Amino acid sequence: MSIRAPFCASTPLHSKQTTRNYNAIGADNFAIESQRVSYSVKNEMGKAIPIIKDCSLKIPSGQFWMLLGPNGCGKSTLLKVVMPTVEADVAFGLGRFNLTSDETELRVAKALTAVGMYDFLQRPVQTLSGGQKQRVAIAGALIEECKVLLLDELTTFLDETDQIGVIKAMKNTLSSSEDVTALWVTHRLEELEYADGAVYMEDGKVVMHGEPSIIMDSIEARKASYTDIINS
Ligand SMILES: Nc1ncnc2c1ncn2[C@@H]1O[C@H](COP(=O)(O)OP(=O)(O)OP(=O)(O)O)[C@@H](O)[C@H]1O
Repeated sequence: MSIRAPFCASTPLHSKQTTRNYNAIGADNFAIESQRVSYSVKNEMGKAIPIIKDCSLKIPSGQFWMLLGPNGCGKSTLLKVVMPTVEADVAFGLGRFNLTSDETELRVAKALTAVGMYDFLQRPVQTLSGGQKQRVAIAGALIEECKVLLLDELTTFLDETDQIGVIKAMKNTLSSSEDVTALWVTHRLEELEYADGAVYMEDGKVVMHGEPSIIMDSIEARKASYTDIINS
């Protein structure tokens, strides 16, 4: 199953019956396509239990379709298998550039390597942790070769490991591409140690601008009011 993106191939369906049905739709541009998708889970004895069995469908672009069926027939599971892989998700933004698939593949690999997510190329995005998803989001921004990244609270809901993983991925990205600049909005003071510089605002004004360590010291000195400000 695939969401339309540069990596999704469109090939004819195998079933005559379904082919007739699709022709009746009269569409030639599909946003979602699955071809003979099967999915099994293993039970505690290690035996494969089939859940999705040879499902083919096509959803025309720009239309509102519904997926129906009795409880437990596999709707939600099929939808999860629809979810784009990391590769397709990152490549999505390249659709408008008219690149060859080799160029697309190269750019995806470069962006995912920069954020330490290349090994997750074929994983559905929804199976990733919060931090991994954020790293994939950064790769998605990088792949368009943006020179300026404006990143708003990317680590807010992450646990400490994911938080540090995302920041390190960002640092790594910036050090491997000299002309990319990032402005990272955060309320987590501990992230300042990874910054080259910082800007501190209060009440709509820039109060301090410069060395992270100096800004950190100054914020620490008035920590109580800072905590009040960010909690208000
Ligand atoms: N990880 C899993 N392990 C074992 N069985 C699973 C797993 N995921 C789904 N199933 C089983 O697969 C079948 C399909 O589940 P799914 O949730 O996709 O159905 P559904 O059509 O969305 O159901 P409903 O309409 O009740 O939401 C169910 O019998 C469910 O118990």
